[in-house]
Amino acid sequence: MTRAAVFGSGSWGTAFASVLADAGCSVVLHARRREVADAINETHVNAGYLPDLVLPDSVSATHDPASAADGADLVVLAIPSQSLRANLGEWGAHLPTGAPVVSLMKGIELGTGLRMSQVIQEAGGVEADRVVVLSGPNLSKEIAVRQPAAAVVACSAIRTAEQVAQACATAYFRPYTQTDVVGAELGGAVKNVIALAVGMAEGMGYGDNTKSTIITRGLAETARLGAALGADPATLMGLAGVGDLIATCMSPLSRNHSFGVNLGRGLSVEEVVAITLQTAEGVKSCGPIVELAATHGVDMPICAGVTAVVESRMDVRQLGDELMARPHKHERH
Ligand SMILES: NC(=O)c1ccc[n+]([C@@H]2O[C@H](COP(=O)([O-])OP(=O)(O)OC[C@H]3O[C@@H](n4cnc5c(N)ncnc54)[C@H](O)[C@@H]3O)[C@@H](O)[C@H]2O)c1
Ligand SMILES: O=P(O)(O)OC[C@H](O)CO
Repeated sequence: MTRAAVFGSGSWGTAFASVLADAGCSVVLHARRREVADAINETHVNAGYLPDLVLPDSVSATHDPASAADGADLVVLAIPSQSLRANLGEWGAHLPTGAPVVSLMKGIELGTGLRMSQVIQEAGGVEADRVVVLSGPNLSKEIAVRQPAAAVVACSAIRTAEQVAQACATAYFRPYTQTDVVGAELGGAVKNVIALAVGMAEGMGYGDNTKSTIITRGLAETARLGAALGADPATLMGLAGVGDLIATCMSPLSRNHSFGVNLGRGLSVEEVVAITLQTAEGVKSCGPIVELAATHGVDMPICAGVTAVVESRMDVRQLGDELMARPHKHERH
């Protein structure tokens, strides 16, 4: 039986622990707070994040990173992107050598512009052929109630991707393997920023034409950045690109989408941050994405506008006007 260690007991870490258990793994979930680990062991429920999910018996929890990692055949990381480096610094030394390390995270690091797989290599000392990215249209609340969904499992070493895919495949969760790590990660990170923009439009009262326009032009921005960074364009047309973009931009379950809606309704960034209890990765990743784009000479006007709103340099009502007033051009440019 595969023994999996899942670091991060928030929404996705908890839901994915359940997927792994349903796929036949024995899972240890690491929680930062001892009381969360104790409550999960006593009740089989992570009440703060997914109160309706009763975790299978093969999921247990611990507050101790060393015992979470001990003997793991597979390590899964589901923590906020901006705290990954610090966390690896704290407990990265406990990670077993040789086991695949799977990133469920969808962000870009502030200050470095690095993707999460790069941070895992750099700060965790994990070789590239052991670093795996799992991404796709995977809203945790839907996965937790076992609604059918699919994801991409990407690793430079296809055998490792296949091993991880096998470990998480269930009747309701269908993994597809990939070797395009860059494309899988970019699709996941940029869609959060586009979902913020779509949410803003929705909050301002705009309808489906506007939202569809933002989604499609957002995909064009993602594709341009992907081309500059060496992603396979086909990946961005797949589950980790278009698939996740649609789910996140259209669903009220998305934290990024909801964050944008609240901004569009006129709340300040500080007010929305105060009422957002879970991680909305796009809020911190938009800046690094725009910097990455600038470094590579890529035009990303929606992402740049979202960043200006999030950094309180632009009023949300200005964003649409500015985007609509840009010079007319060929659709493919
Ligand atoms: N929730 C989803 O539907 C979903 C789906 C796919 C991918 N993701 C991605 O998974 C990652 C985790 O998201 P989530 O939804 O589980 O977030 P979450 O906010 O639900 O949970 C985050 C977890 O990290 C912990 N945490 C917070 N700050 C921390 C710190 N400084 N150090 C260590 N741990 C810390 C929290 O206690 C919590 O257990 C994100 O990158 C997100 O984009 C989420
Ligand atoms: O709730 P969000 O906005 O972080 O989106 C969740 C997932 O990434 C959807 O695939």
